[in-house]
Amino acid sequence: MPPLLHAEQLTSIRAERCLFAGLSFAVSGGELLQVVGQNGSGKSTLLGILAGLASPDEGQVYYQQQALTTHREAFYQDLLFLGHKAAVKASLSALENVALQRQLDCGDSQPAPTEQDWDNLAQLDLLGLEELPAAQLSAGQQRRIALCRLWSSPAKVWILDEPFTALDQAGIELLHQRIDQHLAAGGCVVLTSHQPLLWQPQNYRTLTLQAQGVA
Ligand SMILES: Nc1ncnc2c1ncn2[C@@H]1O[C@H](COP(=O)(O)OP(=O)(O)OP(=O)(O)O)[C@@H](O)[C@H]1O
Repeated sequence: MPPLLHAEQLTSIRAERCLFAGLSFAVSGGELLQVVGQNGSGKSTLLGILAGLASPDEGQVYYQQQALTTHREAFYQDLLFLGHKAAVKASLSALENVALQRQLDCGDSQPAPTEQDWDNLAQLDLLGLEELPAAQLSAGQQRRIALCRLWSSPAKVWILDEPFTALDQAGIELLHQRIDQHLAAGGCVVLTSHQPLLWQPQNYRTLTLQAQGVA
């Protein structure tokens, strides 16, 4: 089966330091790739490039065999990118945030909360907190709001930067289960995590970034 996402000969240079060079890999449906490496090794930079948010100095990323540079729109339809900070609007309530995420991710024009939004809040154990502004919630609760996207988005490709940050054990378990479901449904996941994964997805690989030195 052809990969969903693949990278060819990626090079990234930041502040005259080569983070990675000639990096090639592929991720197929059903696969999870964990990018590992020391602080500053370039994991977030790589995820940003894979998500089309930044350009590599050399090389190219392909989605379903098509270069992102020419097929960005099709890719964005199928991409869910979660950055390392919980992307929630501080002034909106948990419920409003989840409704907004649904509109953005699903192209859904219904601004009022739906049954699905309530279900997602329930999945993430946020019921009872739905009316509070996100700014008044803890880091882990805000992360749970951001993660609600994984329960509503139809995206095939998930790119997740440190998704386990701030989660308690129960939150980590929930995320494991949701990732397993996504992989079983033929989606793929690229994530970073400083900790080894505490479960073994069926098709799981790691990619280690190592310091390359001055460019
Ligand atoms: N916009 C930028 N301009 C210049 N240098 C940058 C920029 N973004 C990142 N860097 C540098 O690139 C290097 C890699 O950063 P990156 O955030 O990708 O690392 P990381 O592996 O994700 O680190 P961590 O494990 O700490 O999250 C760092 O040395 C950082 O200072």
